[in-house]
Amino acid sequence: MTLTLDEVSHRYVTERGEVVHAVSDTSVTIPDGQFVCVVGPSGCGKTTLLKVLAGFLQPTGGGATMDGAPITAPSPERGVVFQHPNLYPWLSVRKNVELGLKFQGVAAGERAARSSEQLERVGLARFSDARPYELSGGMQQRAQIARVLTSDPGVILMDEPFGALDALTREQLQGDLLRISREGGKTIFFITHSVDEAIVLGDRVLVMSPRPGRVVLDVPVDISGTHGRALDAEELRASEEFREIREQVASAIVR
Ligand SMILES: Nc1ncnc2c1ncn2[C@@H]1O[C@H](COP(=O)(O)OP(=O)(O)OP(=O)(O)O)[C@@H](O)[C@H]1O
Repeated sequence: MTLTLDEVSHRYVTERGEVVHAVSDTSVTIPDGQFVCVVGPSGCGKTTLLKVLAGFLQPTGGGATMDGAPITAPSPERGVVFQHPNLYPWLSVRKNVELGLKFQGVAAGERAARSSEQLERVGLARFSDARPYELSGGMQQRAQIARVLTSDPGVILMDEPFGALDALTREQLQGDLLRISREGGKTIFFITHSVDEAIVLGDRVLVMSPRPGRVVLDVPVDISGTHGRALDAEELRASEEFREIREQVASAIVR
C-alpha cells in the first residue's frame, strides 16, 4: 500500500481556546513496502501525522491517501501499534489477539487459525492461554503486534512501540519486526526517539523540525551488504555508512 501525506497541516484548539499549530505543510510519499522511521523533538507533531494516516484525525489542512484513496476513518487495512500494549487483562492472550477479527465478524474457526499463525510468528504460541499480566512487557508488546498482524494490514503505524522496553528486549523486537518487514507486503510508519533505532530499522529516515513540525531531512538508509540479512545490530552500528547517517540525522534534530 502506498501512503501519501499531501500538504498536511494541523492546528489543535485546546479547551481553553488556545491554538496549537502542531504540523505545517508536510508532504511525504511512502511507497508500497517501505519502512519509514520518523524522529524529531518532543511535541513536533509525529503522533499527529500518525493519527492522520490512521484516520483518527482529519487535518485542518491537506490530507492523506492510501493507494490514492483519501483516508477519512480508521480501517483494519492500517494496523496501529502503540507504546503501551492495551491488552484486556480478563482475556487470554489468544482472545486479545483475536479481538480485531471478532469486531470484523470473522468466524471463530478462522479467528483461531489466524491467531495461532501470528502467535507462532511472534514467538508466543506457548503463551496463548496465559493472561496478559502473566507476560513480560516485551511479550505483551509481541501480543499487540500479533493482534495487528492477524488483520493482515497493508500498513502498520507504530508510535514508539519499543520505547518502554529494556535494551535487550528492544533489540529482540527490532529483529522480529525487521523479519516481518522483510517477509514483505507491509508499509511501515514507525515513530521513535532513538536515532540508532531509526537507522537500524528504516529504509528511510524522516527528521521533523520543532513545532509546527515539517520534514527537514529525508534520508535513505542504504547500508551496503546488510539488506535482506538477519539483524546484526553491532555489525551495522560499526559500519562507516551507519555512522555517517547517524551524524547527518542527529545534527538535523533541533531540540
Ligand atoms: N488534542 C490536542 N489538543 C491540543 N494540543 C494537542 C493535542 N494533541 C497534541 N497536541 C499538541 O500538538 C503538538 C504535537 O503533538 P504530537 O503528539 O503530535 O507530538 P509528538 O512529536 O508525537 O510528541 P512526542 O514525541 O512527545 O510524543 C504538541 O505540542 C501537543 O501538545
